[in-house]
Amino acid sequence: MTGKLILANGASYTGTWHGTQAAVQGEVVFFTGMTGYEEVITDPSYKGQVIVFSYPLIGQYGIESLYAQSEKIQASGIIVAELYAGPLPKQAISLAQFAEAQGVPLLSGIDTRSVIQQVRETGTMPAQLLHTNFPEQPWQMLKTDFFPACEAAKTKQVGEGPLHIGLVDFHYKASILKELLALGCTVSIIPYNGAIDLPETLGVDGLLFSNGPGDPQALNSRLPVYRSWAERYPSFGICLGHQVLAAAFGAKTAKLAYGHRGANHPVKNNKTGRVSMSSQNHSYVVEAESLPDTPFEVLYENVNDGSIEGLIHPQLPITTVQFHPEAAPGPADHLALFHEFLETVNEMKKVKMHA
Ligand SMILES: NC(=O)CC[C@H](N)C(=O)O
Repeated sequence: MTGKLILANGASYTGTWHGTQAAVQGEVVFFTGMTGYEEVITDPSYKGQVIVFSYPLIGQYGIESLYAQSEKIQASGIIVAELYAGPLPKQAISLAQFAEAQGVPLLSGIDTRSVIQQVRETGTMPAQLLHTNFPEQPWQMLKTDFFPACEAAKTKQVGEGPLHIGLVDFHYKASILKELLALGCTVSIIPYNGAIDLPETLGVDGLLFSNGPGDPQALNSRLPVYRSWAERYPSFGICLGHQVLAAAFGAKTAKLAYGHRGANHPVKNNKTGRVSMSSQNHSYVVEAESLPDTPFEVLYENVNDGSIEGLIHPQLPITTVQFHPEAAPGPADHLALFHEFLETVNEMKKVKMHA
């Protein structure tokens, strides 16, 4: 079975179609990590996107559902150069079987280097994936506003530990929750549209603003609430969480031409001068020109393009990162940020108790 990938700039590719016959549209983006495909396709921040894997062979260890970041494949389509067809661990199913079971088209045998060149030249753009039985479709507007459509979880409490963290849910990756639980926290999931006094009602000690899909500006009407939460609780923002916290204090966000998606993006910590590798998956950034309108200082910057990778509030206990300290997939170089956040939460809790 064959199928086509058609980009909005007119480029077209034919490959082998895997899965349900369909015609889907999405925003074409590329991921440059060598591995970690299970985490990537199930990461809720990829909702609505067609992911092109730059590594030439994908699927080498199948899917064992060990690394899933959510309950299902979130991407609209998957594009690979060569799909691995060899033996797999006993418990695993193949990537093609996984995609088929979830009704997500996978196209293999595509010249992914050429597709990525197109995306680098034109920028992220709409794309169609068409099974050979489907004609080209009318182009639809790309969806970037996933709120309130995102099925963010309802309030629930998990884990049991001395520190109680509110995980503000913009559709968080499973690894963020896993990390908080591994560090012995009680975690309450706070819906992104939760009431202003919800952190008090739940009795949390600190807030972690999660990753999430789409344009952070879709959350503009909620910014006063996020600001008020961050002014009252030690806060840590990851990716979309970083963007909305920056915006809540007056920053502007903008869209990069083709985003950062991969497992080896170097970031520099401006305090220590240390450069380390980070896992990334984002299209939007906090605009440096808008930072003087906020109290924030730049904590991390991207070594490749100088974009803002993290912020710190000089007075309040608020730290944010554009990259993914929970990795999944990618280097664990920044896991210490979770420890630092929890230390801050612990300190603030002691201060409150003695006040
Ligand atoms: N991983 C994320 O949280 C992504 C944030 C936002 N949707 C972006 O693309 O920039």
